[in-house]
Amino acid sequence: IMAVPAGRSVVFVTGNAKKLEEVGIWHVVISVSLPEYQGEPDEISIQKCKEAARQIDGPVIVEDTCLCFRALGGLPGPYMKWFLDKLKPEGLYKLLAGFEDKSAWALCTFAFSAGRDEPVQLFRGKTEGQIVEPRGPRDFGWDPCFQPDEYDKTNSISHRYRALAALSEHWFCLTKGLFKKIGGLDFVLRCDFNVYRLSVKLSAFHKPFIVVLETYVLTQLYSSPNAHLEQQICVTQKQVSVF
Ligand SMILES: O=c1[nH]c(=O)c2ncn([C@@H]3O[C@H](COP(=O)(O)OP(=O)(O)OP(=O)(O)O)[C@@H](O)[C@H]3O)c2[nH]1
Ligand SMILES: [Mg+2]
Repeated sequence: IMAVPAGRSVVFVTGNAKKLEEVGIWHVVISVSLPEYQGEPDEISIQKCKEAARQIDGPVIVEDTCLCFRALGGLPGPYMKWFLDKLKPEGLYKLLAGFEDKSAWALCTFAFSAGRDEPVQLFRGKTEGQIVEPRGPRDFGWDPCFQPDEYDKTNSISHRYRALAALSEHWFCLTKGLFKKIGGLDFVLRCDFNVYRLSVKLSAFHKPFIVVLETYVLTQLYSSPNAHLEQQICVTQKQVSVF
């Protein structure tokens, strides 16, 4: 069981706004530029998480995403960011021109650490698919050239969704729908989530959401699943800022 020191919030550390949008962990983000490490995906996630915990000096979650081409033995994998930057989705597609096997898998790894020098726990999600000629919207990385083998409009097949599902067995995360409902990324970035110190005037619609969210997240995040409800409410009544 992952333990978080009482009164500390877990920070999702990423420099990627699209990830945040998809994840919808709302008590979030510090946009820190984390190093792009080398090695196997697990090693990279562990190093990244340790560095984030060192910088934040507290509990953190990071995420690292790989897109792995089977014909290339799993490359570009964790180095996809640079390949994408230089080749764009068109170039990624052409990379496989000499190979019959166009299959690929997206691998998403969330890594959690309770703080500096604490162990790192990994949660993985994988989606199999094919590298295809780029199509569709261009707003998120390599999506235009990756076609998942399964189709499901609820997005439950996504590598990130699956990794989050693994994470959610231990932690509560806001669903994407609810995240959008409270105003999405734009809203999150303007709030410090202590409802009494919000920098924006909350509408009657938002206010109960924030209070509920505060209760909900704190109860789920700061206690083990078996913990007593009274304990959980106690955390909420202290109105710990979740940022
Ligand atoms: O089409 C996409 N659908 C996705 O679901 C997805 N997830 C990540 N990416 C891209 O793949 C590279 C991963 O690198 P990455 O994990 O190091 O991320 P990052 O450096 O952008 O952020 P972070 O490391 O600060 O969290 C980066 O180029 C991301 O933009 C995706 N592209
Ligand atoms: Mg990165």
